[in-house]
Amino acid sequence: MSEERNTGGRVMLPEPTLRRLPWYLAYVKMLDNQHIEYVSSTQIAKEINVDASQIAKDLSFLNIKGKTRIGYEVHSLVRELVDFLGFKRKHNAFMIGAGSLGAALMQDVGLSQYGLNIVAGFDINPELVGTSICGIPVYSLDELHRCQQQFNVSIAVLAVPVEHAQEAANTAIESGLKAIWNFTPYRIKAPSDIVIQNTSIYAHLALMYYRMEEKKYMNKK
Ligand SMILES: NC(=O)c1ccc[n+]([C@@H]2O[C@H](COP(=O)([O-])OP(=O)(O)OC[C@H]3O[C@@H](n4cnc5c(N)ncnc54)[C@H](O)[C@@H]3O)[C@@H](O)[C@H]2O)c1
Repeated sequence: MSEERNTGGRVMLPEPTLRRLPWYLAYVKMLDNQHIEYVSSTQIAKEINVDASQIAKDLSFLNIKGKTRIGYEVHSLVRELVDFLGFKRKHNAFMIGAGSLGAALMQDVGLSQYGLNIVAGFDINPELVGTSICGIPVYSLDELHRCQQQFNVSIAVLAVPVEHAQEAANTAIESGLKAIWNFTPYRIKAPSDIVIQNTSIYAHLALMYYRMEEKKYMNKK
């Protein structure tokens, strides 16, 4: 039986496939910039260290099929991946907590290439409220509900101190936001219709340190 789920006409992919698709996209985008027309799953496999048959399977979930002996048409592969991953649609978001990390995310031009458009920031620090970061206004958290109605935003990017994470998430949910991209280390509790995506750059750092130690140990042997 296929791992793929089909709910209401929208194909739901297995999570590992969803995690791999942006890697394929990054690679084929590079080929597209070099005006390369076709790429095989074997070539992609060599570059990103995923089995060629797995790549073909992942892409077949999206109904993308390569041509025998030629492979995939690079330009249309880029287009279909961008479309599928939702990077082409604009998703308006609120930044909750405009401190060190929040401000950095508000300044990051790369996010918009992935469809995320931060339209306002919210903070409780009176020194930040009323300012703007890269042209994005910072409001008091009390104004979140009013702004949600004005901008019709569904995503909150959460970068408040850990001890305020749940309370800030509650405010976002009560104001009608439907998804929280959570950068705090706190595991947010939320109703089942709310999407919570936890992200940590630190988790990958620990993995890197671990691998460095592992390599040191292997080289000593
Ligand atoms: N996931 C990651 O990779 C990653 C990386 C860096 C930081 N973090 C986390 O992000 C969070 C913020 O870190 P930082 O370094 O930017 O801290 P910071 O202190 O510089 O910024 C936090 C901001 O949140 C504001 N704030 C506090 N309570 C609030 C509330 N209830 N509503 C709205 N704003 C509120 C503060 O006034 C401050 O401006 C922390 O939880 C930290 O652990 C995660």
